[in-house]
Amino acid sequence: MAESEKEAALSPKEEFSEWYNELLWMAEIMDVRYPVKGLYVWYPFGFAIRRNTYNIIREILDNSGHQEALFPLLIPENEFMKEAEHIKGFEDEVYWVTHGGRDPLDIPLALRPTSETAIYPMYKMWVRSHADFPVKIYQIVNTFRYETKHTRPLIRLREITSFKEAHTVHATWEDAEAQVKEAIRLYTEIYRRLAVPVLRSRRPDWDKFPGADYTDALDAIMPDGKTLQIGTVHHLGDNFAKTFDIKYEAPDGEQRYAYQTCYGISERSIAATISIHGDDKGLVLPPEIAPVQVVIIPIIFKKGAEEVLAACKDVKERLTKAGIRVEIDASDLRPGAKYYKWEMKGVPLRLEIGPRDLQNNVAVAVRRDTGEKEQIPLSDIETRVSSKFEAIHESLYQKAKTELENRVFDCDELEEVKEKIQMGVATIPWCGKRECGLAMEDVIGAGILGIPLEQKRDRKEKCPICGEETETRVYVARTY
Ligand SMILES: Nc1ncnc2c1ncn2[C@@H]1O[C@H](COS(=O)(=O)NC(=O)[C@@H](N)CS)[C@@H](O)[C@H]1O
Ligand SMILES: [Zn+2]
Repeated sequence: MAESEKEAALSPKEEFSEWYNELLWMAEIMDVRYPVKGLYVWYPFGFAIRRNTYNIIREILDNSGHQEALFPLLIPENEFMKEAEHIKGFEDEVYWVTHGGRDPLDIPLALRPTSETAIYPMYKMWVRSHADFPVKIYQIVNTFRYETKHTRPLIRLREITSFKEAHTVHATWEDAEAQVKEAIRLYTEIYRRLAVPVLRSRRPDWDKFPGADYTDALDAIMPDGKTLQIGTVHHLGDNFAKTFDIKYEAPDGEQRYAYQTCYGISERSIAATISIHGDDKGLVLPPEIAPVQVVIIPIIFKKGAEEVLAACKDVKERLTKAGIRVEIDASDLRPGAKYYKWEMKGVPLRLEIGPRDLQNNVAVAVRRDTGEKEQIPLSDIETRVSSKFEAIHESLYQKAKTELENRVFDCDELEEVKEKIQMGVATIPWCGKRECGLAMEDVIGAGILGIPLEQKRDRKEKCPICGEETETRVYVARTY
């Protein structure tokens, strides 16, 4: 795109939907013009954000005993159709390959919507004894879901391009339960690294993953008050083990069915990060995932231009050696246009260096998140820039955490819930009975999100539908 095209003003963030769509284009993250609904193109800049984000995900999974593998995309119909609940949940969403060239295939092949039915026939062959446990394998692949609801880039795609799915196997239901808790902890850590605070809850039974015993989920509160499900962890019991005959020899020599979990994160992780931290000038990226972490702007006058450019190059070399991703913008754009461009791309730190700064042996550091300016000595630029990154990350997280806490409203009446979910998430007592939950959803016109995993069960309240005493409150929210 020509530079001039991009000077068009970005909508204010209050108009979140327009702001979000324009930003994906103006910051060169995704091109939505691909001629298939629900499929989008990663621009190089967006792809670099994806790479940095998934490096964090890989680091946290690899450092917690997971191994990365890769399974085929195409799943034979007979395997896909084995687990009844799973089929019910996915049959309306799965794409089928029916031909090879002009020849019709004798067995239609599903494009994986998720990979249980590709992986578990292999697990059946791999798992032999309790000594093989825990199996903790994940893959990062594209998956395909024929979503009928409104598709949106990074949020609801038909080709989920960045689907990280982990599939674990254990000896007992309790071991699998412990793995679910570990996965929730790891997901919370991943989002901490993205400076994204999360709500953690157990989905109501009617909203759990097809074929699971239960589903725990992480949700972000988006700027428009709707929640985005940005990670899910499922306890699969021995449901799939029975379907796919995954058995192991127990210490007492018995053959037993295994217990399993699976958990997934997609590019929604990037949607949440962009949406929560961005502002009216564009992206605000946590330093760890920013493709460009520092942009150096030489302040050039006729006099002393060479010295300034030389100094900028020296600073770039030193920062690069320190492992920092840095650019110099020595283009002939006027300074204001440069600031506009790099602020749009969410570069966490701008360094301005002019002749006067050289005399004082300093650079002017400008933070993207707060706009705060500070002179920093060129002598220890590496350490000062790195500590700025930590300050920026911490400030982004604390700001987002306060924002989330201000958007959770404890309500006592259903009418109040209807009003509060326009701004964020409401909590309301619930006896836990299905009919009351569904009745509540009808009255409110929005779904029960889940029962908070950290629930303060310290007082008895009344279910607003049946009046039964309960210690449980439940999250209610409009969702993506
Ligand atoms: N159409 C979609 N576009 C983008 N992300 C999606 C889409 N559908 C689901 N996701 C994300 O993928 C995560 C995992 O999907 S899931 O259906 O809940 N769970 C599974 O598929 C399990 N096999 C665990 S990997 C969800 O929490 C959600 O964040
Ligand atoms: Zn009730």
